[in-house]
Amino acid sequence: MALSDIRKLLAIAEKPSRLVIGLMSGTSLDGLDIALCRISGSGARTRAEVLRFETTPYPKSFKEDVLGIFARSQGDTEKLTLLNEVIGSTHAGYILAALAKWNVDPPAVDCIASHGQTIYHAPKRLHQQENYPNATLQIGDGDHIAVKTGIITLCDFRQKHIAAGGEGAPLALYGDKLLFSSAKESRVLLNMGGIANFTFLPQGGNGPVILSTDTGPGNTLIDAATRNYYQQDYDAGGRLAASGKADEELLAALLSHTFFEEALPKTTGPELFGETYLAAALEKAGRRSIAPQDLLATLSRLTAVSIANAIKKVTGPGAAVYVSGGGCHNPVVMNAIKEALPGFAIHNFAKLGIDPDAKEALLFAVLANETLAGDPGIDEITMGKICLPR
Ligand SMILES: Nc1ncnc2c1ncn2[C@@H]1O[C@H](COP(=O)(O)OP(=O)(O)OP(=O)(O)O)[C@@H](O)[C@H]1O
Ligand SMILES: CC(=O)N[C@H]1[C@@H]2OC[C@@H](O2)[C@@H](O)[C@@H]1O[C@H](C)C(=O)O
Repeated sequence: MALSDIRKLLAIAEKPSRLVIGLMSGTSLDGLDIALCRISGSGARTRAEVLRFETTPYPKSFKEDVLGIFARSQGDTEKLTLLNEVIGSTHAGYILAALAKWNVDPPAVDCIASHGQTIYHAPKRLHQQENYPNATLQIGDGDHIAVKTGIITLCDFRQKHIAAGGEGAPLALYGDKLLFSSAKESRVLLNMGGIANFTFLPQGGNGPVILSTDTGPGNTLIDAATRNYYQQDYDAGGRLAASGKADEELLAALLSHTFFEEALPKTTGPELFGETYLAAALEKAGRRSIAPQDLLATLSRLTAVSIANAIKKVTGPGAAVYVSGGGCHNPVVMNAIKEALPGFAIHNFAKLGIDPDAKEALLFAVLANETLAGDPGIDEITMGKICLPR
């Protein structure tokens, strides 16, 4: 790193506030979430605002390309290598287009926080190979983003978490705690993307019980079934599920997977909650065939019930649940969550002043802010690798 780069990083760190682009491309593979954020301070004094947000949808061919190597235990290493570059360059193009649309000059942006695309998530609980540790892989290298946009880019946030003993996820814990802790109420911050996860923030902020965990499927199985039976990307408005009836025996078989019994916190992905898992449950429930709309109704209930069961393990009624992620637009899932959590107040994340679709991208912007300007305490770590534009 040249001395001038070190000076530039220092100057960014010492600013009272920073303009940070947070990027998230999640397990749903619907598109790239781009959040332009103004972040001031750091640590407990962090303040963040989403100034602009958009999801740039992936073209069908791009999505199919990535699906070819996504969440597969065996596959095409050449394609993996090619897509590492392609995803980085594609994301850079989307960022430049968004900035042009928003009339923001790229040099005005202090840094980009890029999650990349998770290709495979392999906590030990999933791979169960004695001599291998927790592992996870996000591709779309940050150097391509930095060079093509001219903006310092932080990427690959999950490796440090694993190096420090974690599973590489959920990282939501850190930003959630800094931005959304409340002295007035206990909060559950639920995100329903492809996979669902939540952070529990007990009233009053810190405490040993604060945790962030995956709960199992969010939209991933619903999306896969909708693609399979209806050739659509997702069950818009939950309309297909609403036309069916949940199958209780299949639901019980789906919920009997040992993942749901394991202690919290834990992480998972579409590697587990995919075709094989569904086929095993259909077999167990004796369903050789099922009407597609009934399958969707059952999978929507599975999402809701598995989320509710996990939330009830950490907190009782009275906690306020704030929901973000694409699943909050599915009324069938949302109503099933309300039904499964009587006594809980369920809100859209917008009630906390943040667009529910922008929340995860904002969280990565906050992680980058901590890495550049934070002051990690003894037990805390900074995450993300710094990629320079030249
Ligand atoms: N109007 C809608 N009706 C029903 N479902 C919707 C709607 N809009 C979005 N979704 C669901 O939300 C999904 C996208 O959610 P999101 O972008 O939060 O996921 P992600 O960030 O890719 O996943 P993860 O958080 O697991 O990484 C879509 O694939 C779809 O299932
Ligand atoms: C390995 C990986 O990409 N995990 C994602 C995924 O999507 C939701 C859930 O599974 C969560 O654990 C995580 O993302 C969020 C942003 C997190 O780390 O908090």
